[in-house]
Amino acid sequence: MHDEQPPAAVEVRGLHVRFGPVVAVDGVDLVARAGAATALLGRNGAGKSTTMRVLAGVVPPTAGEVRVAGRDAVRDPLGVKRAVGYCPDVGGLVPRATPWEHLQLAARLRRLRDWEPGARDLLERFELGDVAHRVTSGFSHGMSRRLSVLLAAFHAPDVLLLDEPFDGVDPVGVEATMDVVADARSRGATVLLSTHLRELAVQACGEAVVLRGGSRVAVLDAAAMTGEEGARAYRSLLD
Ligand SMILES: Nc1ncnc2c1ncn2[C@@H]1O[C@H](COP(=O)(O)OP(=O)(O)OP(=O)(O)O)[C@@H](O)[C@H]1O
Repeated sequence: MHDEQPPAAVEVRGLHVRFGPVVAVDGVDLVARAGAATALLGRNGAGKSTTMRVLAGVVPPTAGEVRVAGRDAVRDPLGVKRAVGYCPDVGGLVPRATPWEHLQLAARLRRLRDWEPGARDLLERFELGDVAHRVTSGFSHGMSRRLSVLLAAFHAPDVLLLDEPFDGVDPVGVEATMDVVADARSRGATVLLSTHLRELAVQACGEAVVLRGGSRVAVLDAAAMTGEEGARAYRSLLD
């Protein structure tokens, strides 16, 4: 039979992650296809960031199968790191470097050519053009978040991983992030986005995976989470 669905860029089966005695992820399955955006939702400590770190190739799975952009996260974590654009939930910026220096470094590491016009455009879209040559140590939380999203998207990765991209971000930053998600989808990339903000998740993503205590408790169409009824349905999944 002919498979009409776009290829799966992210395939996770039976993912477990332990940190000593702590079970952070306890048997998560996840499939995300080319051109799709999926929200990861759940309460504090549900396992969202740990799942994202595994998908980014920065935390190894304790057990399970994880393929990202055709690479195996256990056997080829470096290949996974190269294929994704990852905005971590915290950190990731060099305090003594400017946004432009971050972009220069990323371009050099990834051997990008003619990257400057695209970089300038992104800086303008995220309203970071005026501070492009200021060190990031003085940045506000929201400015740092905006720069982290911008850097994740900069090299047009096959898989874009945004962990809490809206946290503390103003409406301009939210809009720029929505644009980056839409652009990624339209060029056939896959987006995973973790957030506590249900309404923004619904706006950005077609589907939501709800985690609780390290396990997947639901996969929902974003449409099923809209309005008051959607809010109630979502809330009932959290506890
Ligand atoms: N490096 C670590 N060492 C020990 N425990 C960890 C580590 N990282 C995560 N955990 C634990 O794993 C569990 C899941 O954490 P995780 O950060 O993945 O949750 P989250 O859903 O992203 O939460 P939040 O919404 O608060 O960001 C928590 O109990 C957390 O304390």
